[in-house]
Amino acid sequence: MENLIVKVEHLYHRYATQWAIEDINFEIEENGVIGLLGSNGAGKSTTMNIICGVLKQTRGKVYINGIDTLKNPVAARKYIGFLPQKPPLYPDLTVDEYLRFCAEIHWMERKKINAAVGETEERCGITHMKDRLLRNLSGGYQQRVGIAQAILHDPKFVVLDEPTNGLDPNQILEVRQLIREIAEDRTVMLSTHILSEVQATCSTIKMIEHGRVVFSGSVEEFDNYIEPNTLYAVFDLPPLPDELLMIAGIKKVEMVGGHGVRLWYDGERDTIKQVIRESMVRGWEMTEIRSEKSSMEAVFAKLSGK
Ligand SMILES: Nc1ncnc2c1ncn2[C@@H]1O[C@H](COP(=O)(O)OP(=O)(O)OP(=O)(O)O)[C@@H](O)[C@H]1O
Repeated sequence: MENLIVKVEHLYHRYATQWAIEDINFEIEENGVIGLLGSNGAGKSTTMNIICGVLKQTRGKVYINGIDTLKNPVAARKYIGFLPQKPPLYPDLTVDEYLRFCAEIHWMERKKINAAVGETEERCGITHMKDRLLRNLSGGYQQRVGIAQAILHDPKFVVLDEPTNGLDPNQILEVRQLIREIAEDRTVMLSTHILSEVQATCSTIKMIEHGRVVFSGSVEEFDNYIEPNTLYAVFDLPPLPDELLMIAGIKKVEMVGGHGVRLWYDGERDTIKQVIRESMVRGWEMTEIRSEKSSMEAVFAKLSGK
């Protein structure tokens, strides 16, 4: 428990009429970016709000750095930075005034505030905007300020609820880059319903559907979760399925149209070479071969439907 940044145990939450999350369990011990993936209404915000102490769970435990968030919320919050889905910005404050205000809310020592605000502005690329009113910033810069308030007190664990939502493509790239940078020396958990977001930014994924965790693992494992790797090959003189099944590593063969063949294989890179070699030796006249992986979208759809 000592080394765990986050531990979530049998977490449940019920709003007035429905359970939003049921029996969520996970542990996080590494730095990097963790994606909390799920379709709209899956329970991502509810989970994040509880972890960050802005919503009280119906049942279950959350430990941040070993501290029970129900028993000792103030101590736990020192280790957490949170950017909710709607950034809590005050439009009539300048960037500088707002970040100073946030530093005070975090009970930061007065003598440390100047340096912390300056360093955070620098890190988030908003130093040149520090005297601007928040209301006059673009969406991308407002999001940077939102991220700045989340990392100002140097927390070990940063939670970002849909951080690129509503941004234009350039702003998305910039905010993603910033997220990767701040994750170099801390753990960042971000929620999204966009698969490409996860691929671009995250090292591991936890997927929530209907209030339950349905997948937890690396992006690559997620990619391969449902379908094993397959090869798709086209031959001018296609072999019989039994001939292909003789090749080491090939587990299943499906003929596609007159010339195409889909081969389920065990993922060994050598299998592709073997198929090419056999085709040449036996005169199958291969014109195409490529490795197919089930797309993230396909995995997402299958897991969502489960
Ligand atoms: N304050 C609330 N009162 C009642 N039901 C709520 C409330 N907030 C969320 N819900 C419901 O709880 C479920 C989970 O919602 P939640 O906002 O956690 O999902 P989400 O994965 O974050 O979705 P989104 O990406 O749309 O924000 C949904 O069915 C939602 O309608």
